[in-house]
Amino acid sequence: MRVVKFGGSSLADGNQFEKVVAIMQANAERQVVVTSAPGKRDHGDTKVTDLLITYATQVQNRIDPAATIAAIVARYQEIATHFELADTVMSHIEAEIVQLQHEAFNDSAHQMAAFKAHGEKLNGYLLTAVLNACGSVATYGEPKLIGLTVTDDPNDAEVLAATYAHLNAYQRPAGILVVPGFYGYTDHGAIATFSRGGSDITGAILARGFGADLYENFTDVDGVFAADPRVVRHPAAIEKMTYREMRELSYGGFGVFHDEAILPAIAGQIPINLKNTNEPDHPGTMIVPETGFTPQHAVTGIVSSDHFSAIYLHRYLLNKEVGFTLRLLQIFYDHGINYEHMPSGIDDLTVIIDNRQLTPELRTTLCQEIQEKMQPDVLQWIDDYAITMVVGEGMAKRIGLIQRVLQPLVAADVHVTMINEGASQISLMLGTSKTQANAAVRAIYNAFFIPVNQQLEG
Ligand SMILES: Nc1ncnc2c1ncn2[C@@H]1O[C@H](COP(=O)(O)OP(=O)(O)O)[C@@H](O)[C@H]1O
Ligand SMILES: N[C@@H](CC(=O)OP(=O)(O)O)C(=O)O
Repeated sequence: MRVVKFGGSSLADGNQFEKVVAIMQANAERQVVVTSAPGKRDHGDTKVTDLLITYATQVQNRIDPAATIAAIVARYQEIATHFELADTVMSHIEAEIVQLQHEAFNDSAHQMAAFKAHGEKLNGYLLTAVLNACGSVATYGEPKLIGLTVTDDPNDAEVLAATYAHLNAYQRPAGILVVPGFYGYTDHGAIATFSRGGSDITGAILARGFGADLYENFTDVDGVFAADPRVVRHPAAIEKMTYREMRELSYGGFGVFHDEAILPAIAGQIPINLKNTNEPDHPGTMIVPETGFTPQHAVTGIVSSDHFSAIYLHRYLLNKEVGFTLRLLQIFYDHGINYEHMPSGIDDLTVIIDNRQLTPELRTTLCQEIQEKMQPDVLQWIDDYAITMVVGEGMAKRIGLIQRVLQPLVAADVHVTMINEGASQISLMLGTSKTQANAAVRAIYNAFFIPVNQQLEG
């Protein structure tokens, strides 16, 4: 059997819902479906999740949310009208949306999580009604009922191991089980969501928990491309890649699949097929275990992201000082900040952190504490920092590969401030300024994917 997840763009309106129904009905193996909230219908549109965030913020700040509520209800109404569903379906959805503002929550973070989760919850309820109206037998499976339990981090939860025992014990009803993505319940019964894009994680958890043969993840592109299509025009499609390649590339910024969604798939050794809702016959990309995988190319994908800061410290004889790194990292730990990478030299150390964890005040405090406690000769906080990652199973032990990566960067005038190879055998990390990150991706992409004669033609 297969677990199928549809992204927000695949569930954005009535027309997209029709494609989803056709895909679900095309293969009886598709027995569990995970919904996202309605996503963008076109470039300028707003995702329902973002409308719900606005709604929660308005309630928290005592601003009248009537217009936002109307905008959210309209999104579901358009789909219900498209399928001529009974009025009771929309009255249930509307009542839940309106009621949210009157619910009591432990704190604002849990309140935000509960508001956000309703995007997928109500879309799951709606898809169940649509599937039944279209002749399928579908049942709505609330995450609480099926036992999807998560940690008490309201907006960045992680699945608890107990979930797998619950899913194993759960008797799936005949037909299609519809489960809303993106959230689960804490041990205290509160809603907590995964981080943004987290419906991919729900799909992977259910695929593992129900022992699926395949996890199909439907989105709005023909699979995973070797580079972000918003950075490289018409990038090459990847037919097959390994779990760890996908993990590195999605960590690096490929927004097409959540980086944490790989982990349940790895644990269950379940292959993932990333496919296009708008082109369901296209084979898409298979994401498979490393065992038995033969790489076809040296490089599988190139990605960059620019949400990093680098903190550079220099002090002579750093190499002899016992416990320097420990004390430095303790400062980050005390503030609940984790570090991403830490390239080091003899007397130098750079700590790279994800700056989405920071506020301006926290940044100032960290700087002061590092200066006071570590007494470096030089302390530089570099905000203008991006990391480009070149990833491929075929990169390990390939002689001359670094040269092939760096040469086009020199030719494109990209200044590389950090190189980190070593630990991961399948990826190479390069630090650049933010403005040069896309140029770096394009230069490396051209060198590995475009024949030389075409590069010259432009
Ligand atoms: N390497 C890549 N391959 C394919 N798509 C990518 C890649 N990097 C970024 N994307 C973007 O990811 C988008 C799909 O992810 P997302 O918007 O989360 O879809 P969904 O709404 O289906 O969850 C694509 O439209 C594409 O713009
Ligand atoms: N709706 C949530 C969760 C999600 O996974 O959405 P999507 O499948 O559209 O990326 C979000 O926008 O973050």
